[in-house]
Amino acid sequence: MASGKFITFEGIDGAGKSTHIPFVTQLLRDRGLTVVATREPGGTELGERLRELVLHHKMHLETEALLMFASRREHLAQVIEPALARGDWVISDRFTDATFAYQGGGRKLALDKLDRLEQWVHPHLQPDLTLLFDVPLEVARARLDAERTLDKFEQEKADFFANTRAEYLRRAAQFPHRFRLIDSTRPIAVIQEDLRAIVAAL
Ligand SMILES: Nc1ncnc2c1ncn2[C@@H]1O[C@H](COP(=O)(O)OP(=O)(O)OP(=O)(O)O)[C@@H](O)[C@H]1O
Ligand SMILES: Cc1cn([C@H]2C[C@H](O)[C@@H](COP(=O)(O)O)O2)c(=O)[nH]c1=O
Repeated sequence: MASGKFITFEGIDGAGKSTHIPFVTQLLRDRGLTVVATREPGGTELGERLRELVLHHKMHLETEALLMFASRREHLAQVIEPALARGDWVISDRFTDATFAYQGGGRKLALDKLDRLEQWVHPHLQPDLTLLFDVPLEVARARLDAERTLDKFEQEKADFFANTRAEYLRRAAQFPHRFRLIDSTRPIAVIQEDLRAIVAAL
């Protein structure tokens, strides 16, 4: 059986991930591949309930990180691992890099604690490809403000997003074999050409 791949979309809020997920999903489906598109936190019934809690309720910062990994554990067991075992492709709007960026970079939790949680929850699985949509904070903020009511993370200050973005970029440099940095300040059609080339190279 052909083996599926695991692709994750990352970036600070408003960077443009969700805009491009349907496009990449369709590119893969046009090639005859079965694609499961999902998201974190969420992706399962329990995960969506945890999402509601972490996005809208104040809590201890370590509780927040633990809930992200709790949602992920369920997501892996119910959605991601079975799909990959079937040979399907999985596209996830965020995964563990988001915990390092937001809880590690933004919230300043110790990265070695997050490393230990990652080792516990998915010691052997990493994305095959991580698309990091990168924009300056002001661009992301302007896009969000135009859009809708902001959740707990989206209401954070510029400092939080500067640290979150910096941690994403640090991880992209640390894991160059799976990260592709997408300059998301460009027009959507131009970004889609990049994505087309990246998918073709897979
Ligand atoms: N390259 C772009 N140029 C101009 N506007 C864009 C671009 N990419 C996305 N947008 C717009 O920016 C807004 C935020 O985009 P999107 O929802 O894709 O971001 P996101 O990274 O998924 O954010 P979040 O993580 O908060 O869901 C949308 O209104 C979208 O249409
Ligand atoms: C997986 C994950 C997510 N977050 C944050 C990042 C976003 O602000 C929200 C998810 O909302 P989205 O707009 O649908 O991407 O949750 C986080 O802080 N840590 C994580 O591990």
